[in-house]
Amino acid sequence: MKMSEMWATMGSTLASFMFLWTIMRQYCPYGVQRFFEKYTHRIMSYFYPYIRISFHEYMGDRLKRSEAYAAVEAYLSANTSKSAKRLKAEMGKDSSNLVLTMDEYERVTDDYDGVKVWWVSNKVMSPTRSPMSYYPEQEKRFYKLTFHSKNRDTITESYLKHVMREGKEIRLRNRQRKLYTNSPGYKWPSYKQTMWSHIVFEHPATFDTMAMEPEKKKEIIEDLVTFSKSKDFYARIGKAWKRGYLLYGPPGTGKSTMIAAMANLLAYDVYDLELTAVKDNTELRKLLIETTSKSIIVIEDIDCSLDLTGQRKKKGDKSSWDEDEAEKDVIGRKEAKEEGGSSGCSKVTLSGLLNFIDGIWSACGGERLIVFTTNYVEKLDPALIRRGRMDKHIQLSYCTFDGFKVLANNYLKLETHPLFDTIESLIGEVKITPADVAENLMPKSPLDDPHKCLSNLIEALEEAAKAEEMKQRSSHIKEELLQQNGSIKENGELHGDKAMNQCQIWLVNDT
Ligand SMILES: Nc1ncnc2c1ncn2[C@@H]1O[C@H](COP(=O)(O)OP(=O)(O)OP(=O)(O)O)[C@@H](O)[C@H]1O
Repeated sequence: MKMSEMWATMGSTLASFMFLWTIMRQYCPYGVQRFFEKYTHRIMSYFYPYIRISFHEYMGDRLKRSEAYAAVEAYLSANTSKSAKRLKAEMGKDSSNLVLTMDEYERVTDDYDGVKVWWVSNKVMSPTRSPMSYYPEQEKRFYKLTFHSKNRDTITESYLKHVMREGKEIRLRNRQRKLYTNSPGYKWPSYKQTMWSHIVFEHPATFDTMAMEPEKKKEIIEDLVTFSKSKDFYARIGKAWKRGYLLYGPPGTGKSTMIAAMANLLAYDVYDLELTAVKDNTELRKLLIETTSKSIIVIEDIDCSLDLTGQRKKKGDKSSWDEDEAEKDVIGRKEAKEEGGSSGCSKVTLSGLLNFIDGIWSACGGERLIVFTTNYVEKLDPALIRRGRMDKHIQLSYCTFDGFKVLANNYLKLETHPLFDTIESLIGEVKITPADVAENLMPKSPLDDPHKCLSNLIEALEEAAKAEEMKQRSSHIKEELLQQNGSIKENGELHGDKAMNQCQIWLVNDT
């Protein structure tokens, strides 16, 4: 047979085959079609040097989306959306940005260690189960991975693991994060599966918007990022992949804000654990076992949540703040917690909490931070905050000029202003919290321009400076009065208002 005849015969055979195939697809029952497809594929596979793997969106009963499909989808949207020509755009979970994924029937290539693979996104319509079925035809989506059979080992042993790992990480990064709370005073019904209730976590704080010294900020960020990448390191040294942070400092210096910034930096969930609402150590254990990895477990105002006052008295420590003010603040916070919590009937003990940190905590999965906050670090039992339990102690303090500049940029979009010099000289002399600075920088009416806001702050700083001066002068007078009476006691039992009262009594007696 001549070459031209051979081509003509082959062409007409193919045309007949295509015609028959089209007729068959239209008129043959679905079962018969599947039968032909199955055997055609088998025959083809003898001559075809490529291997295909499919990742279906739903397996079996369509109840649960396949994890593998979701991981491939995330991997491809991050790695191949630049090379794909037809893309699908969907709103991201936080409704703030568009997520691009390959459109149906699109094909992209990927390169892994010099091995080329092809991904195709596909969908088929599955037939309805019965003509009376309520549901219309269902779309079955799947990704198909094709590679040369000579690369079988590389793909199955290494590339697929890489796709799954990266895909899962991307999904975790993009997931909608949650803020969990153990609702105070709430009784969990027996059918309820979890002891935590949650809402979407959408706090806008980041380290960029935090007012603190740049070097300190950098150090904390590096510490957190190093922790989050240290899975293998922790496994090698045989330690649980956990890290404890103690945040301490006066109210309004940004302890809660920093927790939100940490969660946003690492894309972690936050578990806000209200200890006063936890009945006993057993309940504490159950709550903690339910937490998931990639999370921050927060216990705020730890000094008010556990009864540590007895130990403090024994040690006779001194607060860095005004003693009376501190005492009032602790009592106020304790009362507030008890009102909100289960009326102070919590039997969680210090040893229960320590057991959790050292024992169960280490056994239940990895990648968790635990953060304690306190306004009075001196009141905490050293056992609770020793290194190994609370690995990093971070002091948050009054606003510095560097901190002010961050806030001025956040609130007024100002990097410099003629009034900055006045603020710099005042802020170094007074104790003002970032919360107070922020409040003063906030425009109070639509007419308040940056100049007005900065002037408000200068006024507040001047007032604070005056108050500071008055305080110093009065304590100086008190000291002088005490010395004049020659009765100052070396152990410092008399001080503050008590000393003033005593001086007045002495003065009255003397006269
Ligand atoms: N360092 C900071 N950087 C930026 N904003 C801050 C900072 N500190 C405080 N703020 C502002 O002040 C508000 C109160 O701060 P935050 O609740 O974080 O303080 P806190 O130290 O946790 O106080 P408390 O001890 O009373 O709980 C925040 O909403 C934030 O706007």
